[in-house]
Amino acid sequence: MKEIKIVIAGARGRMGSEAVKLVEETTHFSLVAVVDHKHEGKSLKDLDGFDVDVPIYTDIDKCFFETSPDVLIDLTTPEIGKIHTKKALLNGVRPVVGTTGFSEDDLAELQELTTEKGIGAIIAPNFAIGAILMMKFSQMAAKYLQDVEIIEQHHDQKLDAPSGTGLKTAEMIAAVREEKQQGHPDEKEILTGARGANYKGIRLHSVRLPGLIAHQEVMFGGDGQTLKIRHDSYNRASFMSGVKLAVENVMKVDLLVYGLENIIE
Ligand SMILES: NC(=O)C1=CN([C@@H]2O[C@H](COP(=O)(O)OP(=O)(O)OC[C@H]3O[C@@H](n4cnc5c(N)ncnc54)[C@H](OP(=O)(O)O)[C@@H]3O)[C@@H](O)[C@H]2O)C=CC1
Ligand SMILES: O=C(O)C1=N[C@H](C(=O)O)C[C@H](O)C1
Repeated sequence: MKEIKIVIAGARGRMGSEAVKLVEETTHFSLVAVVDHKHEGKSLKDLDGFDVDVPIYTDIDKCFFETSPDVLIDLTTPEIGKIHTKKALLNGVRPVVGTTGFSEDDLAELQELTTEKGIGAIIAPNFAIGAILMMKFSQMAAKYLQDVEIIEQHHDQKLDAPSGTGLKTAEMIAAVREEKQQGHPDEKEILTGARGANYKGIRLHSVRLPGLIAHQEVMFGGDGQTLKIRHDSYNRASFMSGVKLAVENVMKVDLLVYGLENIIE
């Protein structure tokens, strides 16, 4: 298989450090640099917990110019992830973006830029295969049970709410069901937010607690019955087979793919 040259942004983070291991363990992947907002000019091996000798750049344009990567893996923050994705496309580098917290407008803008540049990009709100199946099964169930609420649960260091997965699940369900108001037509929130966020009538509830990693339950209700579709990630390794799949596939497409469900059979 042809070697794929990779830059990782956010390599010191919870996801980024797993991605460094993945790239190092994969024979046809080669880590050429990392992008950070500190440690300019150092090597990654100078930092605690890493033994990989690649340069750290704080200037992403300079990084792309000097290392000519094929792919950027971005695992940073919503604001930075969006900037990095744009810069990757402008530099002819294919982005694989796990960073969540992008708005519909952000996605539309990135879609337009990808089409203009004619290179592949993948934005995957969740890389775990089980989570992709949870979303697909939920979309299937929504054809038969239209009343649904999403309860996503994450660690308390998460910046965005609802989670990218929660939002993507709501989008996938909304694509197959008639928009409807759920609950009693006259219901009143005594405390603001009690009924959760509202995406086209689908309620989304975000739990943030220490001890959690990434969990989601999609709960459907019908006459005298409920259906619960649940996924749990117990560690960040759970996401890495999806990152590998995304890197391999981003080399084969020339458009923006939003969600790994679009590239798994
Ligand atoms: N798609 C998926 O399957 C998954 C997606 N995620 C998403 O991935 C993202 C990262 O999550 P997680 O690893 O938990 O977060 P972390 O906070 O652990 O990691 C983010 C990293 O990005 C670094 N960073 C901040 N600003 C910059 C910058 N300007 N340039 C380069 N690096 C920067 C941070 O550095 P510092 O700490 O110094 O600020 C940190 O090392 C989140 O958006 C999360 O929602 C998470 C899990 C799975
Ligand atoms: O921040 C996280 O941890 C996660 N973020 C993604 C999301 O927002 O859906 C994916 C996963 O749930 C873990």
